[in-house]
Amino acid sequence: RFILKRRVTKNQPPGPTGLPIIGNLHQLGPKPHCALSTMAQTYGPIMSLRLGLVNVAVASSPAVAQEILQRNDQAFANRPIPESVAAQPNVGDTIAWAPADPRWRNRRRVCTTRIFTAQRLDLLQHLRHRKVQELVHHLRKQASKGKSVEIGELAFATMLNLISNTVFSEDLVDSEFKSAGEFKELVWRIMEDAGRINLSDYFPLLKPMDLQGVRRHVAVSYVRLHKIFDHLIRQRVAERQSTRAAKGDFLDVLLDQCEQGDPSDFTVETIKPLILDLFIAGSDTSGSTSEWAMAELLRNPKVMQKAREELIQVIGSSNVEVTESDIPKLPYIQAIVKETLRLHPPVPLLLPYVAGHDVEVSGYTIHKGNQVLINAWSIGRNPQFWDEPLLFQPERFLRSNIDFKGRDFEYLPFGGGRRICPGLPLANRMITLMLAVFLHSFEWELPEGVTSQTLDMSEHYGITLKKLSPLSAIPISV
Ligand code: HEM
Repeated sequence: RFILKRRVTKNQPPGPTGLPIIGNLHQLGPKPHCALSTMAQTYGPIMSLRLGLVNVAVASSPAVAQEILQRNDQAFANRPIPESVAAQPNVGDTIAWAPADPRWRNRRRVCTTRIFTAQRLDLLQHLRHRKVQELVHHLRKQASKGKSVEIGELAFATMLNLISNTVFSEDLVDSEFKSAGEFKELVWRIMEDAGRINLSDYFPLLKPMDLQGVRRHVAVSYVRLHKIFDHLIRQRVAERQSTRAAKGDFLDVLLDQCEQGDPSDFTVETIKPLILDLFIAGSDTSGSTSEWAMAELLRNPKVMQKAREELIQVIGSSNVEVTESDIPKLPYIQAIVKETLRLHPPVPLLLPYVAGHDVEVSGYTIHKGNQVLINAWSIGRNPQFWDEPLLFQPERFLRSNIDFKGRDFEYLPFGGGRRICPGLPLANRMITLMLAVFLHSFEWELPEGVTSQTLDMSEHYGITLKKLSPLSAIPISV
């Protein structure tokens, strides 16, 4: 025991002293990204915490993030699986949580080459325009009644339907967006539970008891979503058997793999977690980025005005449709998306990593089995790396070449290294297009009683970060 203890604590990064048994668990609070950011001011850019029986190293500077994501990305290629995530069937067949083995590489490759390459994305441009036009149609109806809308919910539903059309060639959310709230709740439950401080994750002996009921709580979402996907997949398998006609969507790609590929890689059962991953990882993150962007614009009317001027100058009047091919000509809109992701990275601590063997980072040892978090939220707000970091100033991205592709370690909203977000190109295109259309087709007002100064910008932490009070705003057709 003594030898084990010495080995674990030897040359570990500095960190706050913990309490017996629970260690530092009580210090994380409801917003761990903020608590860890404050602690890093005392303990430095790499610090260690003990959460129950688990040692966790936290990186809070670009240099340390680079050591983890670039220099040692092989050692940190795997993730610990929280109990709430393990509650889903066949978690080993996801992309986000599976170990970085050849099966994971194969699944990731199929997604990347069949959905996310520039060529594939270009081919499906019409789909994104159709989904965005449906959103505009809905907004115009609300505008004609002078009604306010919940921007995050609509952006979420639009993204969900886009992913659903890419995979299944059909919508999940109805055209009136009535079921948007229900789906948002289902996905948010998964995100919130994955970010919850769950004792089962830090004291493995407690797992079977599920003391906080997290497994039971989250299972509701998994069961419901699996049932929906089950139905769609079975229907398609039957169609393919009877008509032999293919739709050519991502489900057909996966079913082709089931028929022709290695059966240990793809079966009708094991493609479900992969599909679920795309829906979960893509919808909430993109919806909440659109919501934060609009909230920042409503708080900063001068930025909103400048963005609208760019759109009028490049596209012309609101009768002309904005298309994806216009985006390269809209640097200010692109800068707004980047600035939003700097201040409000939807996955503030990225997804956790686990050390595959002992690794030297910044002169300290991260021991095999220790977990690693990268506080992207904190790095993006650190005055050492950003001028006036708390101000929303898209101009900073016009003056620099900093990008979110995982090479600039002071800016990591999509993570980096071998597990960087594969959905980045789709998210970027879709969020920028939605924002451009919001601003080109409508002027926006806050509901009575709320002003740009009083707009609540509080955050709610899950494994993703959402706006605590949903943004409600009134569209006015122009
Ligand atoms: C604003 C939108 C998005 C943000 C900010 C975002 C951010 C992230 C981050 C930080 C990670 C973890 C990266 C790491 O560990 O280094 C991740 C992983 C992932 N994202 Fe995204 N994401 C977004 C949209 C999407 C979309 C649209 C999809 C797909 C439709 C997607 C699919 C995934 C998947 C499958 C993973 C797991 C990758 C792996 O572990 O190999 N994401 N995302």
